[in-house]
Amino acid sequence: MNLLLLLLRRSRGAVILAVCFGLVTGAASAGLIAHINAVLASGGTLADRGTVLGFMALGVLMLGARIASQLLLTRLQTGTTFALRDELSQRILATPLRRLEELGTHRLLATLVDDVQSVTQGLLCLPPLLINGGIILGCLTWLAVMSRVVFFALLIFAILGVASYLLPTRRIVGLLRESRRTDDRFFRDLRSLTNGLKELKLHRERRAAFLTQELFPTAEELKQLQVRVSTLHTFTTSWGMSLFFFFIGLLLFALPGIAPVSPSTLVGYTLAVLYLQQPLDSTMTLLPMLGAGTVALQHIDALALASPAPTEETLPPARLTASPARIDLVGVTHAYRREGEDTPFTLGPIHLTLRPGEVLFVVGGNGSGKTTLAKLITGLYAPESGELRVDGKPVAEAEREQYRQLFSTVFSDFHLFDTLLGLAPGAVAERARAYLQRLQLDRKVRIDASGALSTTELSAGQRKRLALLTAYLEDRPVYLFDEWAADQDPMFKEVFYRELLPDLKAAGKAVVVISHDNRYFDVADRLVRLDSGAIVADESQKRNTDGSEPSPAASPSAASGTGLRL
Ligand SMILES: Nc1ncnc2c1ncn2[C@@H]1O[C@H](COP(=O)(O)OP(=O)(O)OP(=O)(O)O)[C@@H](O)[C@H]1O
Repeated sequence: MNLLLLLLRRSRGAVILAVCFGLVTGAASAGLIAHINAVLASGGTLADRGTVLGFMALGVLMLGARIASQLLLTRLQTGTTFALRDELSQRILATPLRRLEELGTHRLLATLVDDVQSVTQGLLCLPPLLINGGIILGCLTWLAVMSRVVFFALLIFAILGVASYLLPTRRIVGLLRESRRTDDRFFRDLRSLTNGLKELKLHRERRAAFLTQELFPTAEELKQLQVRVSTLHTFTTSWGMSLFFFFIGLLLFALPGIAPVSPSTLVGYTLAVLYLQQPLDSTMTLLPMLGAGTVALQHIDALALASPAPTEETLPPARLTASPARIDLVGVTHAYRREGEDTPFTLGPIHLTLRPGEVLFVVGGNGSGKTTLAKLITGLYAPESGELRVDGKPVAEAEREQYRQLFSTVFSDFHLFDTLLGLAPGAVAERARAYLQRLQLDRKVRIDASGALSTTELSAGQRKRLALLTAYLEDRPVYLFDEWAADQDPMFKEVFYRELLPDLKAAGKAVVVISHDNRYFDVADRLVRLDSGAIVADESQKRNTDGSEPSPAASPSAASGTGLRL
């Protein structure tokens, strides 16, 4: 998509009106030149009242049309830039998680920061470019009317001139593309810098290697590319400007020897060509910015982000029940395919059922696929094969967004927002206070009337407790915790496994817990063990009728050696 199309998509009427005003500006400019030329050619005898009034009227028309065109396009440009940033954020949120993971946060950030800025600058070039275009067109029309022969000579010269200008300009656009690719690497290095502060500070050799082998070379490469772009641009514009004088030289010294040209035509042409110098100079300066904007727009397209998520009004009528009696994963699979890897990690086919009031533990070694399974259960990954069913009905693609709303989660790489977003603060205030007390955070964190947390600068364990509080307040039918208790102290592990999970179960929630805490596996109603992406054991924890723990022998898996009870 190009920049003009982007503007047109936003407001066709305003763009057309602005182009019309641009053309009027051009016509008025040509009229002014014609007036000046006529007065000069008459030796001053034409400077009567009518000519003066005409000159003033054309001046006012040019000024008015220019301001109108510029204002219209500038407003449109500002609106489009902000709309583009909003739309990009929405598109990122609508894009499947797996695609975003493949792109990497550094590329998304580079797009949100750099591409949007380049598009903004490119759009900023459009108003003056369109006005310049109007002026150039107006002057050329007047020149064609004044003398066909000279105009023909000008046309040939202009074609050669534009061709000699466009050739290096193509190279400039190529360099801009290369620079944009390097920019992605630069953002990746910047992310390593900010995320790896501790590791870089603590290890001098690593820090030196990071700076000299990664950050600085990428920055240097970027700098070199930018220097080459600006050098080429300087040569190109200077060459373009010298062409004017070349043409005026030809006009004054060569043309009269080839074809009969009147002195007034020569004066008129010289005047017009000198007048055209300013808009053409500004056009040549703006074109590389337009090129950079177009490259940025192509880069945004290449990310293949999804269309913005459907709004509530456009969503299909809710078919999924808000409190399902069961959720089934029927033969679902997911594979991570990476370039140069012959055997991708594949999870599944997984057959699993979640039921209200049941606590399901997912256990297994590192890399066995627990988090991947969690992403499939919660609908963050679409199954590559198999299907998800809610109360026996398959979840269609269009229902996946609704399906995800069934879950409250705390993933191990959760993000803690500093406000209770999406939860009516007034309605949850009482419960929030109670949970803060229960999670022993009431002395650390306060929640104000707008739902803003007084701080999120807490220990890792405390932050996780705050994330748990948010999940509790969401009050959804299914809860999923990915190694929630991993950095809690023993007392809070006890509270989590022995009090909080049973509470959720008693409240009729389906609870999925990814855990390495084998001391608490008895809390599970069912325990699923993963190994290398496959379920190798799926057992109900049989409780004795008096509620006491089952003996290891009671568990078939223990007997068979799969070691559910460990
Ligand atoms: N975003 C990803 N891209 C490519 N491969 C991935 C990605 N995430 C995980 N994997 C691979 O998938 C496999 C399973 O990872 P997963 O995170 O599901 O395991 P896990 O059981 O949760 O491990 P852990 O106990 O260490 O958290 C691993 O081999 C890992 O390398």
